[in-house]
Amino acid sequence: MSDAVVVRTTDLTKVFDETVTAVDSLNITVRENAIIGFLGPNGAGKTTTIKLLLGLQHPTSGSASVFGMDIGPDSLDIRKRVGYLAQDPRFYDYMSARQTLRYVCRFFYEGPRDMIEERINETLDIVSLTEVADRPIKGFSVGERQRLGIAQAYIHAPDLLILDEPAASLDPMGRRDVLELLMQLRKKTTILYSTHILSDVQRVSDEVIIINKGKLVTQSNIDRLLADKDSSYSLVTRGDSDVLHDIFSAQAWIGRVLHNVENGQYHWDISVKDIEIAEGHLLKLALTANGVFVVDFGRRKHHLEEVFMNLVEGEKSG
Ligand SMILES: Nc1ncnc2c1ncn2[C@@H]1O[C@H](COP(=O)(O)OP(=O)(O)OP(=O)(O)O)[C@@H](O)[C@H]1O
Repeated sequence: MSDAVVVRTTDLTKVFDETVTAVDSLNITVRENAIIGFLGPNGAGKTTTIKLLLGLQHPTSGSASVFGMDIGPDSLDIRKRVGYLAQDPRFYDYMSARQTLRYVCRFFYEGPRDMIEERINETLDIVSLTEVADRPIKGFSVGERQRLGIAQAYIHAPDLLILDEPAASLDPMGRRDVLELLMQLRKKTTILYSTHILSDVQRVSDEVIIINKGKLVTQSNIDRLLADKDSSYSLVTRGDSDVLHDIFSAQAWIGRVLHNVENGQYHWDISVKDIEIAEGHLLKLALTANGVFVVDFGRRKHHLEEVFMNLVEGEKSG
């Protein structure tokens, strides 16, 4: 990722019908060569934000720039440098994938005309549609349609790809193909994509932007977001384990101690305030307690899903 800013929004706001605030004073930044997961619950304002960036809708107030150009007056120039996959891409079903890409090239491809067929072949190859390139789209699987959608967004070699739910409604294999494709494309372009599938985001993105009710909840590097939360341990014991509760609670470096008992095994969730002390002492405390047998011990790995839920739920109650 470089420091060059590709997208910047400043207090971007969109109100529909004077009553629905879909995007509310949003400030986000997308840097060059980043791959960013754009997250939020249903109705959070992701699609509206994307449409504002593309000039397909107009802000009620605030502003945004893409490649330093204003989304209002410069939207046509912005579109030349951006590839966009809509949430529900539509195609002419009687056309083949190759004909569809030729058709899109008429609008967006600005390179030499004699290079068009080469560019189409190259793009079909990237999205693994070469073999079905000349069949009508109406026979395409959902995964093939989605990859064609990405191909039509990418055909003019855009500097920024904006994909609205590229992996929605795909089976695990289709999702894997799309994720692999994104990883490949990110070497050549910046990618902002919205999704509900948090495990995918954790696998392929460097950053996340989370919004809720049109407002920014957080924009953060994923590792940092997860590391901040990564201070709890899981421990499984059997034997006279009740005693551990008092032992753990007596330590100043231990915070919350939770446990439940299943089939005679105690499953502990212990959050710690000082990881260094915990690394040296926590397991020892359990091992040296009378009548307690340790079955399993480890640092709890946090998943984006959990962090996302906490952040969005926190907003609700806050
Ligand atoms: N054209 C419109 N007219 C009125 N309200 C709209 C319009 N477009 C969106 N909204 C409202 O704005 C809010 C944000 O919608 P948006 O589609 O941007 O959310 P989203 O995060 O993309 O949701 P999802 O994940 O369900 O696709 C919703 O309350 C929606 O009903």
